[in-house]
Amino acid sequence: MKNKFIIEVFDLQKHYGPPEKRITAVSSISFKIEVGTVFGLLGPNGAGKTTTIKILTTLTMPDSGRCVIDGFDVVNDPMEIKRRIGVVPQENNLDRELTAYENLLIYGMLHNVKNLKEKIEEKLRMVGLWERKDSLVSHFSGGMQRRLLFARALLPEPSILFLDEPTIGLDPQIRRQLWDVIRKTRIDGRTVVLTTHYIEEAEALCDRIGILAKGRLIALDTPSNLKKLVGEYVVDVIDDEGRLMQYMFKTRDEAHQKAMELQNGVTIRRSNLEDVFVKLTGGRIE
Ligand SMILES: Nc1ncnc2c1ncn2[C@@H]1O[C@H](COP(=O)(O)OP(=O)(O)OP(=O)(O)O)[C@@H](O)[C@H]1O
Repeated sequence: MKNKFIIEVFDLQKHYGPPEKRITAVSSISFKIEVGTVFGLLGPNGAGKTTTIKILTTLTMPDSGRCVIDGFDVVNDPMEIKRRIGVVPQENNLDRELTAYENLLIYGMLHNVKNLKEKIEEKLRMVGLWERKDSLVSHFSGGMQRRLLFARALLPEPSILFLDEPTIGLDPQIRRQLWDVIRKTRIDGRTVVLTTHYIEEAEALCDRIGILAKGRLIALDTPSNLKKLVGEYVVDVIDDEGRLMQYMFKTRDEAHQKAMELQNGVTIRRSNLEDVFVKLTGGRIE
């Protein structure tokens, strides 16, 4: 029977710098990703998200541990891995002096994509850039350039797509347009792995989320189970010294009971992944 986990990570570790100034970027993390799902790594800047993605996409070597993608080890079989993955990196590495079409044409030729012209049209239509195919990338907005990076990564039809902070720095409306593009990339059973420090992004897109803090995977589950872990209802209240106090409860009735006790300036709301992060680490994501 075919393994339902397309990605398996075992006890992964990565440090940077000399021994006397060692920075731990990833500390003994393990997780598995089911084929055809969207998996998110959520955490603040410096949590180790990019390092994990770089290891999985063969751009950097782990110090120890193992990553297996579709049966191939990232250290021993990087070429097999590269054949199966598409990557949208955090930094924009499009050629700004070429048109959208030319960017895809060159990339497609380098990656030996069959039926290239049809594929380019299909992908540019998918991301809503076909009408702008002959425009220079330097004339594109940030959101359009991100969409072109998606189209480029999808050109060789990878079975896994890696997105490192896919909507970083974009305004909320443009971010939502990109979410629609990401949802479309799931068709044909493609697996998507993304990193983000935006709570709403993780909630909107991911089937399962791993929460990373200081290189450690501190929780891993579906968004709704993660929220159940801390309680689905939150009572927010500002105390006499102006501090925000939060109480988490399993049921609305329990939250209501607390709100009645506290009386003034109280709000009851559903919990979110930020609450989960606060509860588990004492810090905030954004
Ligand atoms: N090339 C490098 N040399 C030294 N330290 C590094 C290097 N790359 C990352 N780090 C450090 O490793 C830790 C994890 O960084 P990483 O970029 O993986 O985190 P991140 O969660 O992706 O954050 P960001 O969203 O800011 O990229 C941080 O402390 C970072 O400063």
